[in-house]
Amino acid sequence: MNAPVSDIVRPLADVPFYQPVAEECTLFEAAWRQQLPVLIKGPTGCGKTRFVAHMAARLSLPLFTVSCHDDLTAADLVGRHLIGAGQTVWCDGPLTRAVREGGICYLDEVVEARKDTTVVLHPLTDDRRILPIERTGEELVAPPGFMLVVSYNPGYQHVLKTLKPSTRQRFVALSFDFPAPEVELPVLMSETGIDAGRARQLVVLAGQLRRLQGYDLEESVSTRLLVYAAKLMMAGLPPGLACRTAIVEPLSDDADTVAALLAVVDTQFGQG
Ligand SMILES: Nc1ncnc2c1ncn2[C@@H]1O[C@H](COP(=O)(O)OP(=O)(O)OP(=O)(O)O)[C@@H](O)[C@H]1O
Repeated sequence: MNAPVSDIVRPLADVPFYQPVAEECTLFEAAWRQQLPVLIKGPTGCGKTRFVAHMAARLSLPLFTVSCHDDLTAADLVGRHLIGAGQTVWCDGPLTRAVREGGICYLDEVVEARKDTTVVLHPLTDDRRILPIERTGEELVAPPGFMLVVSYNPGYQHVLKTLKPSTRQRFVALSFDFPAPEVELPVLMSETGIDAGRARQLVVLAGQLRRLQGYDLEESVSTRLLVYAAKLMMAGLPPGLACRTAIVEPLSDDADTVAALLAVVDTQFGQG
């Protein structure tokens, strides 16, 4: 049986800052204790990666993060033979390391990965919890600490990629979104040191921008971009310029959309 989580939880001072939104920390911990893999869905920059880093540190688990892309194969996850000095040496990939060390393997944007990755992910994410390594002939049984966490952004509508039901239904799922103002405010203050007044203005601005409709916006302003804007302000830039550089320009290339976003920024910060 696993050690009770409460016995191994680290003091919060030692873990990356994460402001909880709801019950996600409790749910994650419960999933880990029950050896269930977790799927996190949500828009870019809303705190998914920070959440996983926070939970890994809290549970004292090593974390192996992989940013998936359309060339990522099963071998990139599991490992490969490398040739050096006339010898062939086996080199574990991040998934194999996480299994051997009993840690968390976090696959960011998992829908991007090649389809052959399901061959290794499926037996690891059902009750077998095994990782077959074809090249070495090994079959690793995942220790209790091992956990697979994957994320994807269901909002990317132009991307037709999605997870097959047989993959999705191996995970318990947490749905993330941009945090509510009462969560986003302390995030901005804690991440950047900005004062409450300015942080509140940024959060109000975010609300206005997120409600804008009818423009060429695939996704609206993320918490990450708000953090960038606050950082530029902390570096001494006028708020209007900070918001243009950190929020408006990254969001769109379309002149009408940029003008509309800038008009909203002006209502909050003036032309500065
Ligand atoms: N709840 C939160 N607590 C603390 N920081 C947060 C929170 N939500 C967002 N952030 C801040 O937003 C930034 C972006 O979050 P993060 O990198 O976790 O996004 P993400 O959802 O993983 O994005 P992507 O899908 O693009 O990888 C973090 O670096 C952190 O500064």
